[in-house]
Amino acid sequence: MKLLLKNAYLLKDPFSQIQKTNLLIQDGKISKIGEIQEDADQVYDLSGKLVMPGLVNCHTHAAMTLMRGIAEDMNLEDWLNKKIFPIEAKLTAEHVYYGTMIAQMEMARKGIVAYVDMYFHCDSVAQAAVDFGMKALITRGLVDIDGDGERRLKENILFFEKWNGKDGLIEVGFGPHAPYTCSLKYIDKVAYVAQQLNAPVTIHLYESRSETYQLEDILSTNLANCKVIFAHCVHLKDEYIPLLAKENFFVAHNPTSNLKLGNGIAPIKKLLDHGVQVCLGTDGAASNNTLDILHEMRLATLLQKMNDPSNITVEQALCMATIFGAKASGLTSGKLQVGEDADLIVLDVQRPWFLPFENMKAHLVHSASSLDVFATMVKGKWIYYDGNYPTVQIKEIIEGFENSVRDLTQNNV
Ligand SMILES: CSC[C@H]1O[C@@H](n2cnc3c(O)ncnc32)[C@H](O)[C@@H]1O
Ligand SMILES: [Zn+2]
Repeated sequence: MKLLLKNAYLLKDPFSQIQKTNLLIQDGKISKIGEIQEDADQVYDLSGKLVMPGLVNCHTHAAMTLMRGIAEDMNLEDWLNKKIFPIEAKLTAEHVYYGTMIAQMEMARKGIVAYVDMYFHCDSVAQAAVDFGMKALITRGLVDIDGDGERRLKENILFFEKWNGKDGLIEVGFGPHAPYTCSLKYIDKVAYVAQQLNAPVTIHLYESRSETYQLEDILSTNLANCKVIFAHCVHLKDEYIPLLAKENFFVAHNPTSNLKLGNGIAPIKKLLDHGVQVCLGTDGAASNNTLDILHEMRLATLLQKMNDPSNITVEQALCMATIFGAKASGLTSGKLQVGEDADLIVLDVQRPWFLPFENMKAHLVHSASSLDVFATMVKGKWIYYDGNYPTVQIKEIIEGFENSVRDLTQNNV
C-alpha cells in the first residue's frame, strides 16, 4: 500500500527547518521525501497543514478514563486509598478494554501515536492497542505488600511471552508500582526478570512529599541494569539527580497530575542540565483529567520558566514530547526520515494563532492546542483523520465504555 502526502509543511525533528514537501509512505514506512512522481494508492493534499513526528505519552494508566472526574480535589494518598483502589478492585477485563479504547481515541485525537501503560488486565490493554492500531509499551502493575507479588510477576511474564512484539505495535515491560507498594527484594526480583528478557521497567518514584526512601537503595537492585522509566521524580534530593543521568534511565514528567494532586513541580531544568533524559506523561485520566501531551509540553515549559525564562527552550520542549519519548518507549523514532515508521501527525496550521508562519516552532509549543490536530498516523495507517476514527466502531465502544462505568460505580457514589 502506497500513500502520498502532498504539499505539506514538514518538521522532520525539533532541530530541522520546516520545509514544504511531499512524503511517500509504503508498507507503513516513509519511503521518500521531496519531489515524488510515483503513483500512489491514496493521495492526500495537505496544503495548509503541517506534518510532524507523533507525540509520545510516556506515563499513563489508560483505562483510568473509566474513573475520570470520580475523585477530585484530593491528595494522592486519599485519592488512591479512598477512591481509586476500591473501584479498581471491581475491574474486569472488559472494563479495561473499553477504558483503554476511549483513552486511545482521546490520545489519537490529540496527536499521540504511542504510550507507556502500567495497569491490570493487560491482555485487554494489548488487544485494544492492536484493534485500534496504536503503539504501546504495556506493563503489568506489580505490587507485593499484600503478599501476592509472585502471582502478579508470573502474570507479567506470561503476558510478555504472549504479546511482546505483536504486529510491530506492542512492547511488553514490567511495572513495579512504587517503592511504597513494592519491597526492595521484590523490585530486585522484578528487575532481574526484566533484565533477563531485555524488557524495560517503569516505576513511580518520588511523586509525593511522603516518599522518603533512599535512591541508593532503589538503585542497588537490578533496576540499575535495566532500561527504566521513572515516573514523576518530583521530590528528588539534589544529590540524587546525577544518579539518574544514565543512558538506560528516563524520567517521565507529569506536570498536570503533579499539580492537580498537590504534589508540586519536578526539577526538570536541573534534570536536563545534568543530562537526564526527560520525557512527558499525562498519568491517568483520573488525576489529570486529559490525555494531552501538547498541553503537558506547554505546561512543563511554563513551570520551568517561573524564575528564569531561559530555563527551557522551544527545541527542548519539542524533544521531550517527541524524540526523548520515542527513545524512552522504544516504540518509534520521533523523527520523520526515510526508513522510519510513518508515526506522524498532521496539524491544521491555517489558523490565526500560527502566524507569523516563520515562528512556527514556537507556536507549536506555546500557541498550539490539541484541537489543531487534523490527523494521526501510526505505521502508515490513519487512526484519526478529520473527526473520524477509521479503525474502530465508535458507537460500540462508547456503549461498552458507558456500561463499564455503570458497573463500576453502582453502590459506589
Ligand atoms: C498497579 S497498576 C497501576 C496503579 O497505579 C495507580 N496510580 C494511578 N495514578 C497514580 C499515581 O499518580 N501515583 C501512584 N499510583 C497511581 C493506579 O490507580 C493503579 O492502581
Ligand atoms: Zn502513574
